[in-house]
Amino acid sequence: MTQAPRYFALIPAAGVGARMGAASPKQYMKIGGRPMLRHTLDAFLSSDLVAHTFVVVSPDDPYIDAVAPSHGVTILRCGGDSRMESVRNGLAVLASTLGPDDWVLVHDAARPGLTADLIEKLVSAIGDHPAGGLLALPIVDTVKRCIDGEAAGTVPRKGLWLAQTPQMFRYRLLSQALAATTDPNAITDDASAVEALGLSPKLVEGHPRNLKVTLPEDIRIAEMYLAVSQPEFV
Ligand SMILES: Nc1ccn([C@@H]2O[C@H](COP(=O)(O)OP(=O)(O)OP(=O)(O)O)[C@@H](O)[C@H]2O)c(=O)n1
Ligand SMILES: C[C@](O)(CO)[C@H](O)COP(=O)(O)O
Repeated sequence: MTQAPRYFALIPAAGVGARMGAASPKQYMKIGGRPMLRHTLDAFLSSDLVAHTFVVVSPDDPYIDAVAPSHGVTILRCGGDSRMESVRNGLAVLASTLGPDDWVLVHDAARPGLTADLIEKLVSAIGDHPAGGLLALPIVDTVKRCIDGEAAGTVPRKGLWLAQTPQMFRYRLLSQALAATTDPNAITDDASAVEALGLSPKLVEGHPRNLKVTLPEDIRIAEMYLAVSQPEFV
């Protein structure tokens, strides 16, 4: 008898938010009155598909205990110097908890606009795809290459997508892909590590509300999306 697939969330939340330039790491900044990371965790807690959520923070993180709910979330204090190392360390800690065929949905703490509907859309579109997949958005603007503040060329946008998260892979594949990565700073998302193995993760159209909060001006945009509880895209 085949077992039903199990889905786990892994949220890297060990960044410092240098581009946000705030006094504390951006994942703890308030958005609509609540810490950004709490919105992110709640998206997974509200999904019936997700068996459990793990959040990776820095070993000396002083904020997480006040933010994570007491049920449904396990805190892993094993964050690394880059996003990739934080994910890799989290996967290593989970080696005896997850099976090789379990699915891991890696999602940035800094994307608080995720919804249970988007999680379901991703999981159902990926199905049993051997290379896993990710939410992403097709580029709609004209793309320029910038050199010294001037347009040095126009890059055809056909076929270009912006990667979002969650990015979901079976535990064994993602672990193998990240173990094979030698330069942690060269890999800015999980899918690139899988692509480097010669595989092609599936792209599933996400939504602008799932933006990554990176710069100060992103806070207001995220607040606007979070004020809309039932988006129109499903
Ligand atoms: N060493 C790191 C760096 C990043 N992240 C996480 O990876 C996600 C995406 O990274 P990004 O938006 O770049 O966050 P920061 O690294 O915090 O931001 P910045 O690059 O501006 O410093 C975030 O949830 C961040 O907390 C992490 O877990 N460990
Ligand atoms: C994974 C990611 O969200 C995909 O867009 C993104 O690459 C992570 O942020 P970073 O600034 O590149 O670390």
